[in-house]
Amino acid sequence: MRQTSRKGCGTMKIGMIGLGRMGKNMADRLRAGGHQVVGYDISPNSGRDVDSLQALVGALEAPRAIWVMVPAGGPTDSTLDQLGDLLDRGDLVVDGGNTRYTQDQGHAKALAARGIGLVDVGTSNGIWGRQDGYALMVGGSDEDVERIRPILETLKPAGDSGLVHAGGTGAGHYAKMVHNGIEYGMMQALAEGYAVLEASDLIENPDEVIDSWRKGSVIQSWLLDLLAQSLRQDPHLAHVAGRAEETGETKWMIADALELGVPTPAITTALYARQSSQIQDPMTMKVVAALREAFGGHPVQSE
Ligand SMILES: O=C(CO)[C@H](O)[C@H](O)COP(=O)(O)O
Repeated sequence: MRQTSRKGCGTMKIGMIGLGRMGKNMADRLRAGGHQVVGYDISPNSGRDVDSLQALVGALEAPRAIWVMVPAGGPTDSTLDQLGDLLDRGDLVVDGGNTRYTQDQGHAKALAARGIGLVDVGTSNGIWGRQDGYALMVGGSDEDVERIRPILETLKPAGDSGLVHAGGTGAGHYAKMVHNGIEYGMMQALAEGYAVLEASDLIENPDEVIDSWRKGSVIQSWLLDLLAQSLRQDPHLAHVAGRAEETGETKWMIADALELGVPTPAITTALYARQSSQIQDPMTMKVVAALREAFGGHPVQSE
């Protein structure tokens, strides 16, 4: 749709709510880029500049821009509600967290009723973003997005890529949701491939095979580099339990894909693998084992 690539847009003063792993690093990157950032977090040990939302709003001049980087769901809902009460007409809120895109419309409507704008931004690159920049997927009106362009230009990675205005309200979080679905599928493929290499008697050095693919191979990628790095430290990953959490976005993507009639078997399998990893001694497999025993006399393993 709209590709954004303009540079050299000056600096801004902005509020940052949420100074955890993401918000703190983003504030640091913005300050290093010459912006003025006033940081607030509920934790007194966060390195915050002000100790309340009221103080944050008071420290910014109208028309204000405030970036919200708190966990999706309740914490984001509550923060946006409070900002709705505190901010003035013409102010702008940016939700940079992993909010479900279907929630953005409600947030935008409630804020718009008070004359406050909302831009939703999907943000990737985790703990590496401070140094390398964040891929930013942006949703909202052209006018609101333009207002925070200096911030977006500083947060994005150097070069032409890493920033897209994907559409109206919710489009940024929608793009990020799909990004995370792809992330699941890619990680699962790497994981399954490595598990087979490690299980085979023929392969003497599975970690070195992975390492060798980092250059000149079709599957070279940052995730492969990260896997090679982890295996270099611990080829059997003995320090890591074989369980992985999932925090929602891929589940939402699959639900939307089902509605759209778009099959997503690779990504869905990756989600199932993570969910299964969380369940010890699953009831589903108890039932399967019990039925095998019942119809075929196949022995079951006891607890
Ligand atoms: O957005 C991200 C990376 O792109 C976050 O790391 C996200 O939390 C990953 O999702 P999950 O917790 O479900 O693995």
